[in-house]
Amino acid sequence: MAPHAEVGLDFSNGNGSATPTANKDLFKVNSPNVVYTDNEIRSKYTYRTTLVSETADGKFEATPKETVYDFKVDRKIPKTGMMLVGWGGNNGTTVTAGIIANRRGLVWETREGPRAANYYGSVIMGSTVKLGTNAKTSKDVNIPFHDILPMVHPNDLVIGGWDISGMNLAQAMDRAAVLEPTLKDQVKKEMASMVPLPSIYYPDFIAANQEDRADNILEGSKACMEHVEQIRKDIRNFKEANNLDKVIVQWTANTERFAELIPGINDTAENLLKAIENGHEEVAPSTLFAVACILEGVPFINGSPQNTFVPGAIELAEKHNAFIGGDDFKSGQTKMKSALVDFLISAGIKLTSIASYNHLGNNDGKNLSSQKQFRSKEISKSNVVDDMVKANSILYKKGEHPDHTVVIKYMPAVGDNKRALDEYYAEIFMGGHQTISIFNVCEDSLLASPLIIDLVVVAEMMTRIQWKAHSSDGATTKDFKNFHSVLSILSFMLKAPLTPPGTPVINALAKQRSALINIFKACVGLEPENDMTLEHKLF
Ligand SMILES: NC(=O)c1ccc[n+]([C@@H]2O[C@H](COP(=O)([O-])OP(=O)(O)OC[C@H]3O[C@@H](n4cnc5c(N)ncnc54)[C@H](O)[C@@H]3O)[C@@H](O)[C@H]2O)c1
Ligand SMILES: O=P([O-])([O-])O[C@@H]1[C@@H](O)[C@H](O)[C@@H](O)[C@H](O)[C@@H]1O
Repeated sequence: MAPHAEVGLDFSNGNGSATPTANKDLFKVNSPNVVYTDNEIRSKYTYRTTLVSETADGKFEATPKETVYDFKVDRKIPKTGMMLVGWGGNNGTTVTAGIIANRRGLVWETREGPRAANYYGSVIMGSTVKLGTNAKTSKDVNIPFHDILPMVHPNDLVIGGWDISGMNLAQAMDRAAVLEPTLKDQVKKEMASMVPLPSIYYPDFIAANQEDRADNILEGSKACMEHVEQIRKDIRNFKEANNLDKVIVQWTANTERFAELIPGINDTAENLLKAIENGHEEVAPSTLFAVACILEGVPFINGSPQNTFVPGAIELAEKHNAFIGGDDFKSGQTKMKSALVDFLISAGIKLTSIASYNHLGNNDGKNLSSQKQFRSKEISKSNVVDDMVKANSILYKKGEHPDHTVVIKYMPAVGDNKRALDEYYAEIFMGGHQTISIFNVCEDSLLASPLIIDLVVVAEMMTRIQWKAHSSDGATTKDFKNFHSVLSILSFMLKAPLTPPGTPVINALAKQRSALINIFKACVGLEPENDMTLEHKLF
């Protein structure tokens, strides 16, 4: 291993990839508030916020508030399975091949020369976080995000899943046309042995143009408890066959149309279960999978934009203390949008319009060429600016917001290499304007696959973190609890972050990453990163 540089640790391992070597304990926290045992990390953390109240004369009073939490982290890294709904799709085949390639340290020839397996684009595996400053030199010490807590390594994930298409993963990888032949040749034998389980197919929920793939489906074309029980059985069988401790399920199947929210049908947990028993046509396959996972106690994440988590599904998750997360992977065009809008508005520049066009030629684009499925995506791609706009009452009057248009066109010729063309138009000082025009070629599945990994790794980590709060008199609540069922901590990877009912949706990319990092740092008793660097200013 190359010597550790002061500013960061050098993780290059000689083949040009920056894949850090998984290190059981890269650091230990030296604090009376943090206790390590063989099985757990226990920390006492003071959470500092500011409560603001309005005064009679319309001003504000700001009162600092401290809440002390105990966190408990299970240090045992479980043998974990990742089951993908839509496993035979572009994302499913690409993430599977990518993990195999990383596990085996593959190198393959391309026109630009040899390329080595890596996890670029994964915030967990490809980014670093500031642990602190060097006690002697005061320089920043940055470590791999993956090492902040005892997380599963993606190389160790056991992968399975379902698809309405029965193609084995090698054939499906060819159909996806995402990866270089020289890489595919090295993984195709292993992938040919992977065959998706038959899945639930209710034709009305995805584009009619998907019907020719549907040769691997369960009997029945609308919701029923038999489908729920079959998915639960599939999960149990997969877990047993692979001797797994944990399974995480993700939806990376086609985008469904929105399900109508109907009182008495999907508004409560009880009504949703009844609707499934009665075969109600408004219960989508993705909601069936969510219900099956909740009942099986397996985290379920929705990587697509449809409203899988109808109110009844959220209530069911809360009742069963099960984890859910979503919606819609935030891969290229929208990730850029959430960063750019944050930069413009937080710089006091009045963004007045966003024209967000793209064309792509993969099967996802084909499915989205159908209006009802496009509408699901249009919503998730449009709402991503709302929180940033609402937070700036100087630039925007109440209810005022930038014009925002989303266009997606299906152009088979470009395949998975989506062309995103965006124009951001803004008002600047004294009547001026700023026009930002972006041409962004997103190789969609190569951008989305690392997010699938991050979502699984973070969701699994959350199953091993519990908390309890100290009341003002110092007593603590009796037992440790899980985080709320709706994992809003996953928002950095998602376009339309699902949050616990009644809580705010944060889309600003920097805030999302900061929340993820600082919650994980709190679990080992470390202060949130505040970038004040007073040590470099007050001397
Ligand atoms: N790749 C990206 O950049 C990106 C970003 C955000 C969201 N997404 C979403 O991820 C999903 C997958 O994207 P993709 O490019 O892999 O699409 P894809 O069309 O290549 O793959 C989807 C797969 O799901 C299968 N499928 C459809 N209905 C199913 C069901 N009920 N059960 C099981 N399998 C089913 C299809 O046969 C197909 O193999 C899409 O909904 C897309 O909108 C993708
Ligand atoms: O790049 P991004 O905005 O995150 O999102 C992508 C869209 O631009 C694309 O049109 C769609 O087909 C993909 O599923 C994905 O949603």
